[in-house]
Amino acid sequence: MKKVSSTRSTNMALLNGIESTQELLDAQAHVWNQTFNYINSMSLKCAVQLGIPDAIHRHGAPLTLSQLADVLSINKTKSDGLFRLMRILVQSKFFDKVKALSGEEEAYCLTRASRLLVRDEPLSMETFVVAMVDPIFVDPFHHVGEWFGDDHPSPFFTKNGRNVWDYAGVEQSFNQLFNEAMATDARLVTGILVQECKQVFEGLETMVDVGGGTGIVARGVAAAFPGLKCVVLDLPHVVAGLEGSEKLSFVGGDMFEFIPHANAVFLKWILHDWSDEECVSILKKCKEAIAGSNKNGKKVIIVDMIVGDEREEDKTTETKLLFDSMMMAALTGKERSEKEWANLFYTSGFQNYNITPYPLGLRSVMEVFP
Ligand SMILES: C[S@@+](CC[C@H](N)C(=O)[O-])C[C@H]1O[C@@H](n2cnc3c(N)ncnc32)[C@H](O)[C@@H]1O
Ligand SMILES: O=c1cc(-c2ccc(O)cc2)oc2c(O)c(O)ccc12
Repeated sequence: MKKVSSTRSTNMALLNGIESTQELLDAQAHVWNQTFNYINSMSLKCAVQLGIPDAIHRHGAPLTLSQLADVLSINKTKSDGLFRLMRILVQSKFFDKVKALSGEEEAYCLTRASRLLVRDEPLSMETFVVAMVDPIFVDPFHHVGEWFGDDHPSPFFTKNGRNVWDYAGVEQSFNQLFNEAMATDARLVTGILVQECKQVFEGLETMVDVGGGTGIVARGVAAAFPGLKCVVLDLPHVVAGLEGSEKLSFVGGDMFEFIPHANAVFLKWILHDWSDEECVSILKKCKEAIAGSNKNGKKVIIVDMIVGDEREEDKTTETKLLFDSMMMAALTGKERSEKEWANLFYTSGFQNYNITPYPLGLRSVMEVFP
């Protein structure tokens, strides 16, 4: 940023703790940046709504602004708006600007991030973005301040009068958006999990994926390990109508009540949804579920984030803290440090654990043994 010429101003009334005009203006710019950060999310929403990643992908080569306006059927009077939308999305690294194949004109191409937003790609995150920027998901964040003064368990509850899972049970559109969003992550992660974490599943004959949603991970793991059969336990409204197979079955139920018996229990993106007390209840039920197993594999497998690694990059820490704030706004959960995870395991009666750090980007795989 261009610096003002004088670094110290003696006759201007500056704020307490702000020593120079430069510091004052930097602070103002920081407030602007953070206040308007939601415009990045909304610009991304707009790009997905307009189908910009699909249009560039279908074209098979960089698209100039006028080509893009044509294929999107943009109102001709809005082409300057399209230029400005693309400019901010280039800045946030969703598109790159290159020379068009046909000549000197500049054209837009996909980046790695926007390749993940092409609708029909097998690992597309398009439905995740569509769900997470929908007002139904965003609204609870407008109620965080109010929640600090009330006695509801979460801002989501303050806004909707129910928790996420009860709300999903009565609002079919929310249930569908949520499950589809989770399925995009399950699709992306399953291949990596079975390739990079083979040792975690090898030797298991039965595994129950607790809160396993629509069964994408369990189906993939069962397919990758021939001797393994999987059960998905999830709430009745999630598994209603889902078809199992010889290697995969669905059970509608409540993990706080009963978890089917198996060699191992798998919990992906479950425990971070819940408070420490709730996690201990779930883990005790997991321990009962594996108690009868005589196999070596007798364990609970957890896929979740671990916070507090001081060596990680700022952006990684920031993303983990965004998830932590999301868990606070939406549910009763949190993202935990290794010490907090270990406390949960020992309090629930487990003896030891093993962590495979970061095989899944920001998430680790933890194996917990009775
Ligand atoms: C954040 S999603 C994770 C889904 C899946 N494990 C994944 O990572 O893609 C949490 C899941 O827990 C399920 N769930 C919530 N409460 C539950 C309960 N009491 N018993 C069983 N499943 C529950 C939800 O329906 C949802 O599918
Ligand atoms: O990616 C998510 C998003 C949510 C979420 C966000 C906003 C709401 O109003 C409700 C839910 O919840 C998640 C979740 O529970 C989880 O375990 C993983 C990811 C997400």
